[in-house]
Amino acid sequence: MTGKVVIFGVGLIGGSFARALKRAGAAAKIVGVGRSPEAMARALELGIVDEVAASPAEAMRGADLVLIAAPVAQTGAILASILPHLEPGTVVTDAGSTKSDVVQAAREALGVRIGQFVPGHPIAGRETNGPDAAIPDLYIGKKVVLTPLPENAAADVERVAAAWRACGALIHKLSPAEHDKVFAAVSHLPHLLAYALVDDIANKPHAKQLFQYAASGFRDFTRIAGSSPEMWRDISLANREALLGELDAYLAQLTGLRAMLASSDGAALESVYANAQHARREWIEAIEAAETPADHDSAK
Ligand SMILES: NC(=O)c1ccc[n+]([C@@H]2O[C@H](COP(=O)([O-])OP(=O)(O)OC[C@H]3O[C@@H](n4cnc5c(N)ncnc54)[C@H](O)[C@@H]3O)[C@@H](O)[C@H]2O)c1
Ligand SMILES: O=C(O)C(=O)C[C@]1(C(=O)O)C=C[C@@H](O)C=C1
Repeated sequence: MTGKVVIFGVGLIGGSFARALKRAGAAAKIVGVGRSPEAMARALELGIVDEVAASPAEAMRGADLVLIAAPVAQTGAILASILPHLEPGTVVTDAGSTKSDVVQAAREALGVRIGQFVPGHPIAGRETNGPDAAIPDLYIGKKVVLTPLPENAAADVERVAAAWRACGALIHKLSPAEHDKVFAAVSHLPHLLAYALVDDIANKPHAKQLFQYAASGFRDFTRIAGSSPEMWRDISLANREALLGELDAYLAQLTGLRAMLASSDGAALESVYANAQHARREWIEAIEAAETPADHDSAK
């Protein structure tokens, strides 16, 4: 049970954290801080937060746990606004999709108080945004990757892990660099590709006709292109180097496929498709087994 929880950015991720903690009875009070007064009024109206703070000073008074759940480029400014009001017993964490940039921004903003910041990232989400998208079940059976810093006290890391466990999540740990390399491949690249495909089709002269006949295959491939452009701009730029590496590898794969197609090499095409089908089936089985609620917290 945590006392006062403060959430900077009460959208899909921060709002779902609040809803999950409330449902578990794991927070005495949840206070929201936001950039958009309309979104904060809506978060209050929906009962996601108990109060909306008028300032970081008001929010941080007596805070036990703080979650930053705003687009990653906002992290430095939010932490700088927190620092003058950061009490010794408060632990601050975040939900950002990238970690090396967040850690760097946190070091710059917090200086010698960096030990109070425990970086994190819930591996769960949707393409919808804002407080109306927040649901209490979002994190059930899903991973939360913590990338603890050498300066973090074990008890502070545990306070963050316990809050996520109360939301139903499973705790994993990686270094920030490992984290960013992994998610460049399996999250950031797929988003870039989905945006690219939809943009490409939308810009064609016969886009209307194409969209008229696009069906479930197109819907599945492009669902994530419905996500927030601001959020994905920030993620793409924050993890630019790793994303460029994955993009180059993917372009090489496309070049290979193009050559197979140009030379009508059906066997080679089928071999790539079969390898992908096999890998995807194995992944689906593994992920379904891993997300079955059970006590299998990999980082206990
Ligand atoms: N959407 C996903 O699938 C997903 C999954 C895991 C992690 N994340 C990460 O979680 C964070 C939040 O994403 P989301 O999907 O909840 O977005 P969201 O748009 O639903 O919510 C973000 C909220 O932050 C607010 N905000 C923006 N700047 C702010 C500031 N300076 N101070 C306070 N509030 C501010 C916005 O007004 C908005 O209400 C991002 O860092 C994102 O990378 C997203
Ligand atoms: O399901 C989605 O819509 C998501 O994009 C979720 C998703 C992802 O799997 O790539 C997106 C960003 C995150 O940081 C974590 C999860």
